[in-house]
Amino acid sequence: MDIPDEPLAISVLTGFLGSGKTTLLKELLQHPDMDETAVIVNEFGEIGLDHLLVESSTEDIILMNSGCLCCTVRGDLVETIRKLYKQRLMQEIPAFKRIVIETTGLADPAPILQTLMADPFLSDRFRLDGVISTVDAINGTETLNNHQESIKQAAVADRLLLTKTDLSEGDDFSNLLARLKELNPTASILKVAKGQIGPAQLFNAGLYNPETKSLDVQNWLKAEAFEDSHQHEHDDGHHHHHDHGHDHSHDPNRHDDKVHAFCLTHDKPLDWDQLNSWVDMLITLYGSNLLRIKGMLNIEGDQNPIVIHGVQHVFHPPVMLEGWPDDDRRSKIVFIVKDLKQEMFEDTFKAFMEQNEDLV
Ligand SMILES: Nc1nc2c(ncn2[C@@H]2O[C@H](COP(=O)(O)OP(=O)(O)OP(=O)(O)O)[C@@H](O)[C@H]2O)c(=O)[nH]1
Repeated sequence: MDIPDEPLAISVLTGFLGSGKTTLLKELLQHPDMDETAVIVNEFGEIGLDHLLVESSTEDIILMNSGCLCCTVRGDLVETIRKLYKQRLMQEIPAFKRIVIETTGLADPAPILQTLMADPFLSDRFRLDGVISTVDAINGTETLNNHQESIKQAAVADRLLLTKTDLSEGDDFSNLLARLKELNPTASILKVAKGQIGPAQLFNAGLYNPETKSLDVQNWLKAEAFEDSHQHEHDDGHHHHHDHGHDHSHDPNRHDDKVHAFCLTHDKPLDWDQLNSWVDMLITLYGSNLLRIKGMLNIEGDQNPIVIHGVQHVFHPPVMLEGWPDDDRRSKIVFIVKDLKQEMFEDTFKAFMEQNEDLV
């Protein structure tokens, strides 16, 4: 048996219909660094990978010329991953180190992420490395205007790939970029033409990467993306009240007016139980509107930071890093939410954290 000595990475590749997922995957699979990857393609995908096929296929698993495995989900995604894991264990298939799941263009990625994080078998053996979303540089704006799913796909991403940049230029493009940055300030935005991008730029988005330790968490959290507005609120004297409802939108039909990203920071170490009660309350009352939560926390009594990570109702088991990535010891929690106001988070956070102070 070949038992992996560390959790295997899972990356989710999402993006609206025709936004270039298959093109990207086809190019990626030519890359030698993809040889330890298993790709799972959603059953509704019209991916034609046959021409990449070299070796024989056993049942629905195909070994491709890059050395990468590919299979199609016929039933349950979790079952498919378990099966791949067991076959890897029994050395029936190559010892892959990463799984890439390509979702259908119409999929809401949140339930997929939830499923991956909630399943005890998977959460012990795999780590969710990151979500890669493709956004079409030409049709992106229209898609975001008309399809709520595409907003979610962009909002939960760790890497946003602006595809078809060979066909698009000028204003449309910069407006789309600005919109994506607003929707999801923590994601890296990468421009791609015809699927040309190296695996190194896409993977190890880092919920927790054992190889590079905490460095990736810093990138992943990117609290500094919010720092400007945060400083602004407190430093400009007259402390004007921000309307987090994005008053600069002009089109009343914009779905992304409902989606907001913000970062809460806290200077003092947090009480773990109080924090948990707060998060439990948020999940119970607002679970389905919590598109994504990522945090690096300074917990009372712990020297090292604790990383938390959630999608809607489900939280990944907290992970303790081996050290702080820099001198900043503040707790930071990034929220990407739908139809919820930042004030509610600030107010309830304060209320929960102050809960027991009277008793001391
Ligand atoms: N010029 C150009 N065309 C692209 C690029 N990326 C994708 N395309 C084309 O756009 C069309 C859709 O691309 P796909 O890769 O099939 O998109 P997809 O996201 O897999 O689509 P679904 O499977 O329907 O969700 C195809 O005709 C591609 O050739 C690009 O960067 N430049």
